[in-house]
Amino acid sequence: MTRRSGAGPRPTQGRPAGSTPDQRLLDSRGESDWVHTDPWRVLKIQAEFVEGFNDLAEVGPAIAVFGSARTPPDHPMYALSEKVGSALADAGFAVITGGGPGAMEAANKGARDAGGQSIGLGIELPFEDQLNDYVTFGLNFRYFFVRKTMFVKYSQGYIVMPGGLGTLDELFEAMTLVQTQKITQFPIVLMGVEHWSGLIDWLRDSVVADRRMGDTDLDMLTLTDDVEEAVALMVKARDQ
Ligand SMILES: C/C(=C\CNc1ncnc2c1ncn2[C@@H]1O[C@H](COP(=O)(O)O)[C@@H](O)[C@H]1O)CO
Repeated sequence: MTRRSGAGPRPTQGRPAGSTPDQRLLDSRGESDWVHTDPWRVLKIQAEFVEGFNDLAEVGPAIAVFGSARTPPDHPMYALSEKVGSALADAGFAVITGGGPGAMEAANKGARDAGGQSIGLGIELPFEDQLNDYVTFGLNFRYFFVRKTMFVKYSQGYIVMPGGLGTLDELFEAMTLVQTQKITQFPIVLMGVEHWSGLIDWLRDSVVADRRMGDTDLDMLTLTDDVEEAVALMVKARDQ
């Protein structure tokens, strides 16, 4: 795992081009060399947990903001995400994102420009290496599952901007953890009514209707376009 305070590229030396440790760990078709080193990888994974816990332990109340890496800076959702980051900082929260471009960058920008803590938990990807320029404290993880633990452990709630697979993964993981009571008092806000309505309708009309989810499971979600409402919910949960 690499760490940085302030902006700039993260080092990429010492790893084969076009692959990451996470990818090699999970790819059972890899060369046998990698298979034989799996037990040793456990130590690297352990180190990543230890470093993450150590570096994030002192972070105060924080909210994670997720959203598409592909939201361009001139998109209304970029502006909304920036507003979310700014309002969270004004309310005294640190903002944690995936440290990437798009909606993550916007939330980091909003938080940093408002004088708040702007944290990026990046992931080493074969095609993307850099934390965005608005991260004031950043960690870069090798392993997705270690990084996901950090989001859950060090944030008090999630605000989810429109996104794709990565965002949906983060959203559904949190929903599963709330449903199974692994995390409690954990507000989840979906920003962007137009983007999320279709998914909510399908969950209610198919998944809940077919009894594959509980009647009240969707109550854990708040759907809104209103930044103040989203942040007020986070403040209420913090004050409780
Ligand atoms: C695809 C591109 C860049 C990818 N870079 C990322 N950096 C950091 N975190 C990322 C990145 N891509 C996905 N994530 C995580 O998933 C969520 C966004 O995924 P989506 O599929 O775009 O919705 C995000 O919250 C991150 O945690 C191109 O530049």
